Parts: sequence; C-alpha cells; structure tokens
Amino acid sequence: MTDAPDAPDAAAEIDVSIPHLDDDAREAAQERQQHLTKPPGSLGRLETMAADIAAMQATPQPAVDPAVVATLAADHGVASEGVSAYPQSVTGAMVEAVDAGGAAISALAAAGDIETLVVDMGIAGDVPDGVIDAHVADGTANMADGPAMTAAQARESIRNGQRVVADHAADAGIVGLGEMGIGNTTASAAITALLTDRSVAAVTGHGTGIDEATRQRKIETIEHAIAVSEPDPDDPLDVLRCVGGFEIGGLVGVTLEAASRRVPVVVDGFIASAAALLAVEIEPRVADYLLGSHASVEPGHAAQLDALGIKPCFDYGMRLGEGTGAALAIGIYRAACTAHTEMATFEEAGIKPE
Ligand SMILES: Cc1cc2ncn([C@H]3O[C@H](COP(=O)(O)O)[C@@H](O)[C@H]3O)c2cc1C
Ligand SMILES: O=C(O)c1cccnc1
Repeated sequence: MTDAPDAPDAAAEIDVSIPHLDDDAREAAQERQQHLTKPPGSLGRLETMAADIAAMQATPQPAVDPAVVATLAADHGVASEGVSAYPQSVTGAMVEAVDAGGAAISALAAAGDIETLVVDMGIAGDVPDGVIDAHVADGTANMADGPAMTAAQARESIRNGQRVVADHAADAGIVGLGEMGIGNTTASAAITALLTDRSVAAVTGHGTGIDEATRQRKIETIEHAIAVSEPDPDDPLDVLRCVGGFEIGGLVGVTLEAASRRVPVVVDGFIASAAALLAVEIEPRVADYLLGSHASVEPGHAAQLDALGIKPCFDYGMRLGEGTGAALAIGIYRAACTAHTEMATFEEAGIKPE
C-alpha cells in the first residue's frame, strides 16, 4: 500500500480486528446475579457493569486487575494561537511531574491501585527516562495554517498507540485513557464538531480556564482551521491529520488494540472521548468495549458520550484530563466486579429467598 501523504484511505489502513461480545458470558453473569444475597437488580448499575465486563472479557467472572491508565502526551502547534490559559512548555513539565509521581493522575492512580504508563507521543523538548517512547514528531503543526500532521504521521500515531498496549499493557484487565497536551481541547473540539455534526461553538469550552474572549478566539481558530484544511468528516484519518494531535492518535491506537484483546477501555474526559469517537469511526465494533467515567465540565462532552453510547458514572465537576476520571471510575468497575465474584449466593449463605 502506498503512503499517499495527503489522501489517507481511512479505516482499511489500520490493522484491527475486534471480537464480538460474548453473550454466553453475559448471560452466565446475569444468571449468577439472580442467586447473590440481594434482591435481584438491587445493586443497580453495578450489576450491569459486571455483566458488560463479563461479555467483553468472555468470562462469567470479570476482573479489572491489573488495572492500567495510559497517559499519552504531545505538543500542539495551535498553542501558539493563544487558545490555552497555559504555555506549550507546560506539557513537558507536566510529563516530568507525572513521571516523578507528583501529578493528579499519579495520586489518584496510587490511591486506586492502578498502574500508570506515561507515553511521549510527540513532546517538543526533553523527556525523562521513565517515559515510554512513542514519539512521532516534536509537536503538531499549527492547524490554523494547514493540516496539523501528515497522513503518514496520523497512521504512525495510531500504530504507536497500538504498540503501547501490545508492549506494556497486554495483560491488563482494564485500560483507562489519559492525556496531556497544552492546546488539546482545541483539537478535540474540532474533532467533536466534525464527528458529531455540532457547531464548533457548541462544543468549544474553557479548557484550562480561558476567559470568554479567548474562547471566542478559540472558536474562530477552529473554524478557520477547518476552512483551511477541509477535513472529510467521514474519514477519521483525515480528521486526525487536519485537526488532531499525536496523543489523540495514540489514544485511538490504545483503544483499538485494547478492544482487539477484549480489554475494556475506560474513556476519560473531553480529549479521550474525541479519540474514542475517531476509534469508533475507524471500527464501529470498538464501541462495545467502551466504558464511561465522569461527566466533564467541557460543554462538548455530553454530545461525545451520546455519540459513543456510554454513560458517565459520576459528575464531580472535573475538567482535568490525564486519565483522572478514568482512574476514579476504575475503582467503581473494580467494586462492581468484586461484588459480582465475591458475594455469596443464597445457597452458599443458607438463606431461602422464597
Ligand atoms: C498544570 C496543568 C496540568 C494538566 N493536566 C491536564 N491538563 C489538561 O489541560 C490541557 C488541555 O487544556 P487546554 O486546551 O486549555 O490547553 C491538557 O494538557 C489536558 O491534559 C492540564 C493542564 C495544566 C495547565
Ligand atoms: O474534560 C477533560 O478531559 C479536560 C477538560 C479541560 C482540560 N483538560 C481536560
């Protein structure tokens, strides 16, 4: 296959095969739940979560451990348009903080007994030794001037993300999507507008905390970028090429590879959800392996979750990223699986329910 730099041929070019959900495992899990020492259905969504994960993992005994959150980082050329409250240099600095164990995701993952992977997908600058190298380039080009990356880089970012799972999370019970990249809510809003058919204004929020005038400039920047590169909304690789980011492409790859291995994927906030939208465009069956985490403050998140067909587990007013919502949600999914597998049945407890 040739690598035509400006005409990506979408889904067919990414090598992925997603297994069907295992309906027998789901039914076995649901049957077990009828016998556990509680009124049927009384654990509410925890019961559905356990049965869903059973179908994904093809076992009536679902389990999330070892649990992993992968935080993929990259720089964005569009940061030079002043669309974030922080300078581009914060991406690399925060990666050092994650590597040193001092970031929010480090603390929440430690609290939740979750392994973290920190991945360089395209940081402009020095990267600490402990960071996994999946570097595509030193940040994307400024999407306001033309495509953010080449078609070859779009594919490379996805493949590198697939490799992160194959090489570092092959035995994971669950994977959470995390990211770091100043300017990446701009890329994500552009992707979301294109893939959910919403206006740019409707899905563009305050990101790291920009004021309303800056948000207006962010909207204009995205509209201009879309007008300049004219991404084909029906071609996810073209959308990634024109307005995406290397960590977003990497998260597409993580999602595809995890789903292909029957590993449930916990989608985090606005950026992770933009990546999930692209992954589902590439291979719709991937949607079967997605699990919700929190409801982000970003206004476009609800439209993303709607398009993905997943529900948030909680709404704590979070708007950070890094995989922080996914880390908290993994605790809930773990609890759902543990209740499912560890609770006694009425028979075992010697209780006669009738
Ligand atoms: C210190 C700091 C830590 C972060 N951790 C995640 N983000 C989040 O904010 C950025 C996206 O917002 P925007 O598009 O407005 O730049 C991403 O790095 C995202 O992961 C952070 C941002 C900052 C400043
Ligand atoms: O929803 C998110 O994940 C988010 C929102 C703002 C900034 N960074 C991430």
